[in-house]
Order: sequence, then C-alpha cells, then structure tokens
Amino acid sequence: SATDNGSGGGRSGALTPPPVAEEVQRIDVNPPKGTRDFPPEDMRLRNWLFNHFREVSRLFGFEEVDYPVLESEALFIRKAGEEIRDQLYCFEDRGNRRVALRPELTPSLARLVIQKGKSLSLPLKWFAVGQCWRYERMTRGRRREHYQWNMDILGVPEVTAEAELISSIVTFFKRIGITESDVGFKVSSRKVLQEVLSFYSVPENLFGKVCVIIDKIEKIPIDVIKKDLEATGLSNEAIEQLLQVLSIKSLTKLEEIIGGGGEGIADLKKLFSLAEKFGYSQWIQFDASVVRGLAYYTGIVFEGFDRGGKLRAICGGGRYDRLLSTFGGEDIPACGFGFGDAVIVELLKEKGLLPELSLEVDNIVCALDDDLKGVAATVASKLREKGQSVELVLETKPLKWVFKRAARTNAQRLILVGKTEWEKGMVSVKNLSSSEQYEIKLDELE
Ligand SMILES: OCc1cccc(Br)n1
Repeated sequence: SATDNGSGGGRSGALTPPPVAEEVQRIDVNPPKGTRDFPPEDMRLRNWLFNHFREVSRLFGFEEVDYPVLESEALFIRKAGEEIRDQLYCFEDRGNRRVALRPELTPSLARLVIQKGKSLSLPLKWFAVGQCWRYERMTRGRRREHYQWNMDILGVPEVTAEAELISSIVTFFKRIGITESDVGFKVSSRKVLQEVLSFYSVPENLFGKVCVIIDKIEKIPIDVIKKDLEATGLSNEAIEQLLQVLSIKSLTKLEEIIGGGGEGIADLKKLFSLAEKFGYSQWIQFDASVVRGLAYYTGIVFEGFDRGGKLRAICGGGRYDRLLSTFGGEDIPACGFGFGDAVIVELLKEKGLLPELSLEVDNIVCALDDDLKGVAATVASKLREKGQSVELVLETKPLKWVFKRAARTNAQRLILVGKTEWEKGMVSVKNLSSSEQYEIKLDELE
C-alpha cells in the first residue's frame, strides 16, 4: 500500500520505523575440534589419493562397498581393552538407541556379510574408502576423524589372500612414487603367540586381550606391559617367554625357539615364498613384535612402516577368521587391511612427492556484450556436450578481469563472443598457451 514502508508492519497509515538490525554474534567458522575442512586445494589432493586407492582396488578385481558412518554401538563393544573402544565416538540418539560413529570399517563389513548370508558367492573381494571417527581427549590435539581405505578378502583360508593384499598396497605405493627404501612391512602371525600362550595353558579367551597389551609394547614402558600381562593371569614364566619370542626378527631364530611344526611358522614361510613370486620380497620382513591393536586378528598380521622411523604406522591389517561368529554369524575365513589418509600424506610431504594439482579448465567463454550472454551460454553448452569443461563468465566483466580469471583457472582456450564476429555467425578463439588466435563458425568449434 502507498503508506506501507515495507517494514511489514502492515498497519496502513502509521509509519513504523524499520527494525534495527540486531547485533549478530559471529559463529566459530572453524570445523569441530579434530575434524578437517577440504577446501578445493585439499580436496584435489584427497581425490588424487582416493583415485589411486580406487584404481588399485580395480586392478585387483575388488568391488566397492560402503556402510553408514553411524552404526549401533554394539558393533564395536569388545571386552579386550582396545584403544578403539576407549575412544568410541558414541551417544544415545533421540530414540534412546546407543549408536556410534564408526571407528573402523571391518565390523560393518561383517554385519553386511551376515545380513547377506548365503546370497553372497565367495570369495568376496570388497573395498571401501570411508570416514572413521574416534573421540580422543584433545589434550594430544590429534585428529578425531580420518578416511580409511580398506580391502578385504572373505572365503579364502590360504595365506595367498594376505599375500594378495600386501601386493595391492605395494602396487599403491609404487604408483605414488614410494619405494621399498622408503617403507617396509613388518609381518608376523598371531598363531605364533597363540602357540606360546597355549604352551603355558593360557585360556583362549585371554588371547585378544594379551595381543592388545602387547601391541602397546613400543608405546608404554615394559614394566607397565608386564604388569598388565600379569593382571590377565599370565605367569611370570609365560610373560618372559612371550617377551623373548616378541623380540625375534628372524624366522630361523623363531623356529629354533618354538619349533617348526606350528601353523604360524608354516603360514609365514608360505607368505615369504609368495612375496618372492609377487616380486615384493624387499618390502617385507618378519618381526614377531607386530601384533596390531585389534583383538579380532587370528593369524598373519602386518603393518606398513616408514623406514625413517619418524611416523606412525602407515597401514595395517591381518587375518580375522572368527569375527563373524562374535556377531552371531557363521564364521568365514577373512583378512583385510586399513590404510589411513593422514600418515601417507605426511610421508609424501617428507619425501617431496606431493603432486602439483591445480584447477584445470578447457575453455573460458565470455560475451563481450550483455545482449550476447545468451549466445555465450549456447557456446558453453555445445562445448560441454562435447565433453569439454567450460568456465562461463556469468557477470559483466572487463576483458582484463577475464584474462586474469583464465590464468587462475588454467584455461586452455579463451572464447569471446563479440558483436562484429557474431554478425557473421563467428566467435573468436584464443589459444592461451600458444597465443594463436582465430575466428570460427560456432558449429565448427571443436
Ligand atoms: O587410527 C585409528 C583411528 C580411528 C578413527 C579415527 C582416527 Br583419526 N584414527
């Protein structure tokens, strides 16, 4: 209405002053503690890394899967004192359900395999690249999320499966310029520890807990390790023997100590022989101290480490033949690994191997006249239909701005729609690397 001053007061006749804009408190524009944003330059590196994960998975004939980031908390409640359990990012949802942000992907895989049951044909070769979470006190300022590449083989009891998985990681390392002089794999078998523990008649149900304690051997003082092992009921003799075995770095020495008849030794010999055939013998070494910190491993375990000794484990995995039955399913022989997206980037930085990744666009298209913007849009669509990327200048900008934009976006070609040329049905093209310039009919534009 004529008297309506647009304030929405709605009362005709009375002039109401516009509302005074209230002071808006600026929000914290940082992401939540321990989490990351991926602005374009970081997203390009992440995509580069994940594209290598996916290409290697394709080369090995694996199928991609994914699961919800949010899972029932019950999937991750294991009583072996694992760090992953202590740091579970869990809460009660509005339906009073206990849920958790997944700290790893393997339990979700187990859940899905049980759910699918007999409809799945074995062997399964699945891979995933998924964000995983932990709630760690920020005292250490560590991340609370990372992305993990997982590859898993289900239905193959032989060690050929573990050998194949290690081969896939070696393939990945080679693709990004990492060599056996940069990284190696420490390989062992929990069956070796199992043989020692059963020699001292340690009950099977203590096995996972003992492995979780031993996994901390390089992270906490040895007397704390011994105290924690004693607390599980292990005798001092068993503890001493265990620690002696863990210090062994050669299969021959191990055989001298525990004898050569066990499955653990047999598996390891088979793995090292297969490594020869795959061509990655120089990448792996036996190291009895490798147990990994997940309670469910039952056989071969391995972890990728940087030979400079500065970084945390790059990746890790192993055999977990009895995980499904812990969820009430039928056991299926299984092995897999997890490969995080953070340590590998630290290693690439250290080695000077980070790739140069910049925005690339094939064309930048600009109308030199406002009433030619429609034609510019037609040019852009035609090029895009041919699979060419086009940055279409949407606003009215001076040519100087367009050239600067072309430089920032690394455009290969500048296409200008000008009145004179368009009267002849032509557009002008400038090749920005060679500076070659020409006019061409729109339908001849390639
Ligand atoms: O390395 C274990 C792990 C699990 C979830 C999230 C992050 Br960060 N790290």
